[in-house]
Amino acid sequence: MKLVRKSGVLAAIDTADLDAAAAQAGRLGPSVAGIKLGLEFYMAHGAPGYRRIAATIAAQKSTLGPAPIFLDLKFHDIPNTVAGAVRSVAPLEPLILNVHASGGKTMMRAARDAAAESAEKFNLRRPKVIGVTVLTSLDDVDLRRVGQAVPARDQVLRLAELARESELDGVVCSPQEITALRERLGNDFLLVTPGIRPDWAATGDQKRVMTPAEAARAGADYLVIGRPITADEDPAGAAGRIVAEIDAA
Ligand SMILES: O=C(O)c1cc(=O)[nH]c(=O)n1[C@@H]1O[C@H](COP(=O)(O)O)[C@@H](O)[C@H]1O
Repeated sequence: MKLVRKSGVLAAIDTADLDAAAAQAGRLGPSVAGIKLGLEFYMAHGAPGYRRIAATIAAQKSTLGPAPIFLDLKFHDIPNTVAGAVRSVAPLEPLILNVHASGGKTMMRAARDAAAESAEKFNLRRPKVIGVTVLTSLDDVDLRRVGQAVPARDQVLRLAELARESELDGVVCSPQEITALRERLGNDFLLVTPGIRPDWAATGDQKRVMTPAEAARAGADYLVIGRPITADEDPAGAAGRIVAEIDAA
């Protein structure tokens, strides 16, 4: 039996303008699977800003339970500090949280345990904790410049295996690594892929990219897509075109 996986779009709202972020979340909510909030937004508005966006999405989706938000803060520190950071954001009940997989196994385990313990203690949804492998803005030349001789694809596989050994729920990778990761780690491991560029969008600072259709066909669980949606003059229309491309794939 062929596995049919439906890839969801997480729209990355990267802005420090709270009203603009709330307006975009409201407009995009109905057409996408969820919203991604990252460093630019969270450094400016923190937990209160997060709650405002979550309330906007909840009003739009009229579904029960916490809003589908990927809180992308890419924690990277010693295990004790990362565990504390996870505990600090757990009350927000994000759908997904991430840490850098290169922080190592003990750190990833500490993040996972802190998420599970907080959820249990306060009776909250446990966020899925995933590991960032190799940033999609880096290619093999960039990696060699920072002293890493291993090609991006091999490094992604290595860090994804480490993330699974650490009992994380999945990884952030580029869509170019999905096929290799599915072969190595199977279907029961969350693959979240930024580095998505429709044919009609500028690549910008992303290097390891694929189109939405290619990433969906390869088997991504979530496609994280920012500027192709948010920089479009009609963001909801751009999101709609992308979702249609995925559905057709
Ligand atoms: O963890 C992430 O979300 C992430 C990891 C990665 O390797 N590459 C990457 O682009 N991201 C995030 O995904 C989003 C991509 O945005 P666009 O390049 O505008 O589509 C940004 O918010 C990045 O911070």
